[in-house]
Amino acid sequence: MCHNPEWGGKTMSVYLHDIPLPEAQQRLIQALEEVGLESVLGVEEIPLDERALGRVLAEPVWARLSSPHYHASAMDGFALRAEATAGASPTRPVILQVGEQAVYVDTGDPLPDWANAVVPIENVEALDEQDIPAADARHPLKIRLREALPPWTHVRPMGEDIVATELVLPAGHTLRAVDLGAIAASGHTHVRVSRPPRVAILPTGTELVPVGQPVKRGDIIEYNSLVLAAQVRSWGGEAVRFPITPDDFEQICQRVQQAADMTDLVLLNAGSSAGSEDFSARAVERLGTLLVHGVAVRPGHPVIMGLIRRSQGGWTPIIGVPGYPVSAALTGEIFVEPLLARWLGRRPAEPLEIEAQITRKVTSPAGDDDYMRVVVGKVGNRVLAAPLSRGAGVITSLVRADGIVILPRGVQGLEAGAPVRVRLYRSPAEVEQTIFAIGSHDLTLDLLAQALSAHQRRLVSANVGSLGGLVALRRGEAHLAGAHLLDPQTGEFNIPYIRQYLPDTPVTLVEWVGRIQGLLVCKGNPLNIRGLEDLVRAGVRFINRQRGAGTRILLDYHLERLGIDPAKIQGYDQEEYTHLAVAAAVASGRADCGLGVMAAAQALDLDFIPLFTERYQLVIPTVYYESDLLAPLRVLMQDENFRRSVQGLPGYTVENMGQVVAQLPQ
Ligand SMILES: Nc1nc2c(c(=O)[nH]1)N[C@H]1C(S)=C(S)[C@@H](COP(=O)(O)OP(=O)(O)OC[C@H]3O[C@@H](n4cnc5c(N)ncnc54)[C@H](O)[C@@H]3O)O[C@H]1N2
Ligand code: MOO
Repeated sequence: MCHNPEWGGKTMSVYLHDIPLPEAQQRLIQALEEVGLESVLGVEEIPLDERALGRVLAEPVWARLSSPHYHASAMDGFALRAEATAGASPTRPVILQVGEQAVYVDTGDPLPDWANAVVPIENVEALDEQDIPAADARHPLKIRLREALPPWTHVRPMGEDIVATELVLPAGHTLRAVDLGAIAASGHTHVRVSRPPRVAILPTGTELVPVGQPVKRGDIIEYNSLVLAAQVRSWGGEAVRFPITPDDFEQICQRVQQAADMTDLVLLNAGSSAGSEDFSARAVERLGTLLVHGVAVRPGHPVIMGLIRRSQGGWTPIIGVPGYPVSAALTGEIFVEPLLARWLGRRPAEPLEIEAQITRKVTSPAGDDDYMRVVVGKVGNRVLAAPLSRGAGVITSLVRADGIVILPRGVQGLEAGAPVRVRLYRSPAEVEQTIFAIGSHDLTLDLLAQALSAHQRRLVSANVGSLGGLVALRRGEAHLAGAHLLDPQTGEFNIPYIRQYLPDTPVTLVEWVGRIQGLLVCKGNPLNIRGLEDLVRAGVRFINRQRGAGTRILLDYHLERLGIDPAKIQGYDQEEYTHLAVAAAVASGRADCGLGVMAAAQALDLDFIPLFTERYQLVIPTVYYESDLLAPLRVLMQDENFRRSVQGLPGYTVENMGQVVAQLPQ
């Protein structure tokens, strides 16, 4: 319980007690109303130049001038009275005297008071004495017309664009480039806009190091302040980034007070939950009033909201932003953006929403609004949303996200195929141009994504393993799947599995890359490991991949061919789930070797002993293989530059890239 006699004498229970999002937002708004901070913070007049872009009009713009503010010629030609051309036709032309009945005008020139139409210069015959063609087409003595003109032909009448006194733009409008033109045309030199809120961003945490400094184990590169500052700027505020404050209660209090005294809003990052060094809520309590600690949203649930008493009098709101990067960025979207919108007098951001189907079963904490990051694509007639990593520390889940699906409180999960609404971060047109690749991920797909972007295609890939990819194709949830499934009976890749999993779907199997698998060993290969035969040597500790992994199947296949008994391999039963985890086990000295791809060896500075080349192929339903959407893929597979760039990645071969291996079922 906290009690602040100076702030309305209210008492509320706030410690890490999740309250619903609308209630949390309401508490903040109500507190802001009580201290007079619920609307536009101030108005300033700025010159009308390109720096006005993105600013929010504090007042409506009324036209001072009409535009055009006189009747203007819309063409280079001759101003005249339309009535003087009455009856003109190809056989009965009309001749007008220049000076009296017609005057040359350029586009934009005012019309003489007596004129009410313009004939373009190319539609007249310019004449001199004896009706011979004039030497100077703009200054003839007479003009001959063979067509009658209705009044106001090729004239931009006064006020065609803007009529003096009319509303050009309403208050609350965010200025775009074209708006600046209209405001200038309507006779203004300055605009009155809302003052941008100043937002202090305070990263805290002893483990944090600034961008650019070397990191050792346990250090975290501080970047939330970068994300929050950029968000603030994109929403129309001014960000003031403070240096990192260590987890020290007194220092945090000092910084918060300093920030509150000089800005309109303080974002205090991290230290929001229940850890031994989580001081944010206590700091708010000491320096002001704690309104909320814990909101029923995930990620972001330990959010703090409060008011800090300024040294000079008055209050500054504070938001305690959770430290996990995804939580921090979403807290920005959920709490900071609407507050800045209110202070700027504009409407809060309204993301475009589309209906989609979720590709797999998901569970969700029952008590919270769950913000799930998804990639979105259209496969056949269905718009699909594939969930990305749920980890609050996985910033790339937001980078890759095409949108957010909110699973509301009370919903404990969704079955695969359930309808959802996606708040889009992208345009629907981009969704239409998306190639959905679900299956085994490979580094080369990142190169493909890069190359496809030059062809107005976006490749979105979700890693669910090779078999998972075939299942996704069976359900009609992907345009293609990368697969490297070795059949131990035949030594053949993928085909037997496609027959089994996709018996009824016409599929084109296309060669993609040859991927070199080998043994990852310590730098310098101290145990002199040369091949699988060495795995049974005394003192060699192996680290394996999990059962079902393509790499594991490959290992077992070759062990059997060589007649090596897995039971004799020390560590055969020790399993890791990724290439990188195997590499980490070797790098840390927990094992002496493991089977994996060369890139994993490189990532952790290990040596690599190449052993086998596995076929990594693309399984593509034939309707998609032949589709316009995938046309750029077909082109790229034959493109020498692209092949060269793939070949440039260590551990790959590309000789047969693009070759159709099989059309199934045969
Ligand atoms: N016992 C409990 N532990 C945690 C709870 C809980 O309720 N009970 N909540 C979890 C949730 S949910 C979240 S979210 C986090 C919130 O953490 P804090 O706000 O206390 O932040 P830290 O623990 O200091 O940091 C979390 C994580 O994020 C990294 N971080 C922090 N600041 C930055 C920055 N500026 N740039 C980049 N990364 C940053 C930090 O190093 C940590 O790895 O608490 C859970 N725990
Ligand atoms: O709610 Mo935490 O904010 O899961 O990430």
